[in-house]
Amino acid sequence: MSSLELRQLRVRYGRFTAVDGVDLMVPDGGITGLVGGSGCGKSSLGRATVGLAPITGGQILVDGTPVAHRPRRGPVQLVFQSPYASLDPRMSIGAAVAEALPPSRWSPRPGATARARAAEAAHYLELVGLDPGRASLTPGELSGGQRQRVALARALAARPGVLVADEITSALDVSVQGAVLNLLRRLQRELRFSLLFISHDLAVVRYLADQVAVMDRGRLVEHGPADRVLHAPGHAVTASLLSCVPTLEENP
Ligand SMILES: Nc1ncnc2c1ncn2[C@@H]1O[C@H](COP(=O)(O)OP(=O)(O)OP(=O)(O)O)[C@@H](O)[C@H]1O
Repeated sequence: MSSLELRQLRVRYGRFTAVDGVDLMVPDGGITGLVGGSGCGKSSLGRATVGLAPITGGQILVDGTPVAHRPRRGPVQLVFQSPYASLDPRMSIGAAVAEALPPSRWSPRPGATARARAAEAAHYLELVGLDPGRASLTPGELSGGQRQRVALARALAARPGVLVADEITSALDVSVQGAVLNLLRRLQRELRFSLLFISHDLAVVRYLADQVAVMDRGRLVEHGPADRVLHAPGHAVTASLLSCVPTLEENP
C-alpha cells in the first residue's frame, strides 16, 4: 500500500490543456473517487499516472518519491473502461496475468520458473473469482464482466501500491456492475492497495470512496471526505452532478 500524490499535474494535447495544474493526494490505503462531467479530464489524469497521457508539467509521487513517467510494472497500475484496451486478444488469460507478475528469481530446475509463474497466475485468477482451470481461454471467450476480472487480476499481479480504476464498470451490464464493484472493494480491503476510482456515477463513488475529488474543465474544484462532499457540496459543479443522481436522495 502506498500514497499517490499529484502536484500541479498538467496534461496537454497539442495546444489543448486537459489537466490544468491538479494537486491531489490519495492517502495510503484510502479510496478516492474522482468525478466530473464528460470531457473534464478524468481519464487524462488517470492515464497520466501510468505515463499514458502527455504530462507537460508537475509531478507524480508515490510514497513521496517521484515516479518515472513510463514505468513498466510500476507502483501504479491502471484498469481501463474497456478490458480490450489492456488484454491481448490472442493471449490466453493465464499468460496475460503471468506476464504481469514481477520477474521471478533464478531457479536451477528447468521449467520450474514457468510452472511457479503459472501457479501464481492461477492464484490471481482465483482471487478475482475466475476458475484457474480456464486459464487457457482467450479474452474473446469470456463475458464482459469476466474480461474485466482478468484485467483486474493482471493489474494486481504487478503488486501495485496504487490502483487507478477508470470507469471500470461503465461498459458492463448493470447486472454484473455490482459484482465487479463488490469484488474491487473486497480486494482493496484484503490487499490494502490505495485506489483512485474514476467514475461519472456518483452513486457508485459514494458506495466505494472515503474521499471525493471533483473535476471541471481540467481543474480540481472540490476535494474532501465523501460524506461531506456528497451531502453538502461546496461547489456548484458538485451540486449540479448530484442533481443528476436522484437515487442519492435518501428521503425523496
Ligand atoms: N488523445 C487525445 N488527443 C486530443 N485530445 C484528447 C485526447 N484525449 C482526450 N482528449 C480531450 O481532452 C479532454 C478531456 O478528456 P478525458 O477523456 O480526459 O475526459 P473525461 O473526463 O475522462 O471524459 P469522459 O468521462 O467523457 O471519458 C476532452 O476534451 C478530450 O476530447
